[in-house]
Amino acid sequence: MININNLTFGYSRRKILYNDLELELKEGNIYGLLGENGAGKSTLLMLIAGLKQPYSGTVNISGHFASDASPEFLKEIFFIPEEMTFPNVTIEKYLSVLAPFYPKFDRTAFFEMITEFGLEPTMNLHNMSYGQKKKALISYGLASNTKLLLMDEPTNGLDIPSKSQFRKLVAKHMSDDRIFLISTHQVRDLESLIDPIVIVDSGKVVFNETLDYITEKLVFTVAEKVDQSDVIYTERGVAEDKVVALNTTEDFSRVNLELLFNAVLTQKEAIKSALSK
Ligand SMILES: Nc1ncnc2c1ncn2[C@@H]1O[C@H](COP(=O)(O)OP(=O)(O)OP(=O)(O)O)[C@@H](O)[C@H]1O
Repeated sequence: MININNLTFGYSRRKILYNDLELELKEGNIYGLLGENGAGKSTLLMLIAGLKQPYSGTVNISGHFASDASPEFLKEIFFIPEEMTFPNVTIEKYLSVLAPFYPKFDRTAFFEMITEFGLEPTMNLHNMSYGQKKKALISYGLASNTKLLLMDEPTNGLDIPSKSQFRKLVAKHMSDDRIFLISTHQVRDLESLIDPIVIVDSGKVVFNETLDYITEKLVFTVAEKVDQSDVIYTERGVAEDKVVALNTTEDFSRVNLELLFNAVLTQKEAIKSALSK
């Protein structure tokens, strides 16, 4: 379990980004972290990784605090940032430096992933393309077997086939004792992978729900299929209007993440009320 309690942080004291943020992340889940540009997704990942110090509050992974940066904390966390810098070394050399920090590092799985991504252990990280570097870093992260894996926009820079390889590898390396937290704007890249969905807005976690719970309470459909009094959010389309409405049936629809995101940001109270019914 990861507990974030009363976290307050800003890049300047006059402009607080997070005020008393509370978030609980449970093992066995691939959390999708969504938010508008500048909402604070990258900052939250850095705070969780202990790369930024909050003004107050704590990030606690199984009893170890981010602020202590103890070996017990650091060996359980791997962060895949959006911007990567690598030394002028080969993939295998970097592995020999990195793996000792992660006691559960799985070298066999790492080499399998590298091969699947079309990389060679002898390739120099420094000279690789952005997408290739991303693939190498994703492989290091997944193979590290840390309790927490943080990924900031991991599919940025990946070509179309690599995005589906990414989804496959993430699903394969998730386990009951790991927690993945993935920040993204590319919700379509991660559909059918991320669950629960966490949304940050105006310095708060405004949404943190599982897909099962969402579909029990809400329906994602077209306007003519629901009673207009149940509609919470409408998105005008050329052929038809898409809606998020109260689910008054026992049926489950497929969650449209883009629609959900827009509905949560524009109809916060109505969504909150629908979920609490
Ligand atoms: N180093 C910094 N110094 C000052 N302000 C910063 C710094 N980094 C980020 N910010 C500000 O903090 C806020 C949150 O930024 P952050 O990068 O965490 O957002 P984000 O949700 O990841 O955005 P995006 O979706 O555009 O990547 C923004 O208003 C941004 O301008």
